[in-house]
Order: sequence, then structure tokens, then C-alpha cells
Amino acid sequence: MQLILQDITKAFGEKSVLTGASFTFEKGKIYGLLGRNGAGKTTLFNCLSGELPPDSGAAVVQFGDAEKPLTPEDIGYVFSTPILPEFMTGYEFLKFYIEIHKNIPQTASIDDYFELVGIEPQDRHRLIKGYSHGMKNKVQMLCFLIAKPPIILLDEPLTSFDVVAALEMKNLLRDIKKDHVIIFSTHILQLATDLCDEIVILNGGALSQMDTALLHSKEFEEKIIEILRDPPHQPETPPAAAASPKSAFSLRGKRR
Ligand SMILES: Nc1ncnc2c1ncn2[C@@H]1O[C@H](COP(=O)(O)OP(=O)(O)OP(=O)(O)O)[C@@H](O)[C@H]1O
Repeated sequence: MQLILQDITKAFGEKSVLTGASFTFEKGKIYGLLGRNGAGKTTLFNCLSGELPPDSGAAVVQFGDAEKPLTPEDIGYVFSTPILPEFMTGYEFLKFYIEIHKNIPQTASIDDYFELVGIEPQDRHRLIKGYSHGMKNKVQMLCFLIAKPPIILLDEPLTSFDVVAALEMKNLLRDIKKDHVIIFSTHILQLATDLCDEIVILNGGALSQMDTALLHSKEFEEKIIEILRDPPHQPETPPAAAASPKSAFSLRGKRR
């Protein structure tokens, strides 16, 4: 399975954020998405997940020889700021989430899921409203373990976790990666070198792959900083303005 992005553009008014993002992501790999503050990592994730409509471009999922447009159902998205129903308890929410995904076979019980991410029994029946940021992130992670979408997007997910939880999450991602395309954005270079099979750089609104050989080299940090320090020139006028709305891929969703 591959996730193929073709020339995705997105502008907010005069500001071009994605200027033609193209890349092919493959199942079985964890991709670290690196870019400076405001480079457009969250915007890219929002465009892929259906949260935001892109201005133009396409995203397709390829299974063997068959290809289909990417849909929000293909995506599990862990937001940097978790979005969950705060009026429910963690347990109620997971029960509900499993029910709405009842077509997906579950091998674990609700308590097993909580156990897996280290949410204590006494916390499972508390309102999500009272959960810490890290606990909410863990519940979001459980959503993709339950729904098992082929593509998992993680927006700076591990930064809210304590060291033990972060290690557990890293192991969990390594365990499940063979069945998914996993893309996570981070500013933590050590996390990228620890966990990622590939590094993808978002710079000047476009995606490029870093030479994998550099990932575990001494020069990694230096190279990344060199690449990100001088962003390429961005066009003043959004290229999307010239594109036909028909070329935008159709994704359900709300604007943020
Ligand atoms: N809804 C919006 N309306 C207007 N501008 C937006 C909107 N969403 C994002 N932007 C702008 O798009 C640019 C990219 O933002 P985005 O959040 O995607 O960057 P990022 O790479 O995720 O940044 P960071 O690493 O700081 O989280 C920023 O200049 C931001 O202000």
C-alpha cells in the first residue's frame, strides 16, 4: 500500500502554505515530517484528513495495482491538541468508538486497550475533561488501534508523554508499522532518529526526502538545520488561485 500525494496546494488568503506537495509514502515505514514553525505540517495533515479542503492536487491510496482517492476513513489522526468528547468518561468513549467501528474485528477488550497505553483502572471511568494532555493523547492513539486505518498521522504526539509513556508509544508504533503508513511531525530530532525509517522535509511548501544514510550519521542534526535555515523562496500569489477547483481532491470535512 502506498499513499501518493500529487501537487497539493493550500493557501490562506495571500499566504501560500503548501505550494505543490508531492510524495509517495509506503506501508511498513515510519516517516518523520520535519519543518520549521509555520511550515505547514499541520495544514498538510488537515488537508489529508479532511479537516481542511486543499486548493488543488490529489491524494490517492494504492493497494497493489488498484488505486483510489484518499478518504477520511483511510486516516487515523492524532492531533497535537487532542479533540475528544470531554463530557464522556474514557471508558464510555472507547465503548462508543468500538461500537461505531463494529465492522472492524477487535482482539482486545476496552480494559486491555487502556492497559496497553497505561491508563490506570481508576482513571478509566473519569470524565475525559479531567484528563491530562498526555492521557488525552493516549486515548487518541487508542482510536487508531481500534479503527486500524491504513494511514496514521501523528501531529507532535509524543511531546506530551512522560519518558515511560513515550518509550511505550514508540514501541507500539514500531509494532504496528508493518500494516500502516505512519507519518508523524516532530521538532525533536532525537525522536526522529530513534523512530523513523525516513525523514521528509516540508520546506517552502514542498516535500522532499532526506538521504536515509544521513539519518543515523553524525551530520544529521547539522544537515537538517542547514536545510531548514534558509527556506526556499515562496511565491507571493498562491499557485492555487490559478488552479481549477475541480483539481482539488474531494475530502469531507470542516475548516479550522
Ligand atoms: N485556518 C488558518 N487560517 C489562516 N492561516 C492559517 C490557518 N491555519 C494555518 N495557518 C497558517 O499557515 C501556516 C502553517 O501553519 P501550520 O500550523 O500548518 O504550521 P506547522 O508546520 O504545523 O507549524 P508548527 O511547527 O509551529 O506547529 C502558518 O503561517 C499559519 O499561521
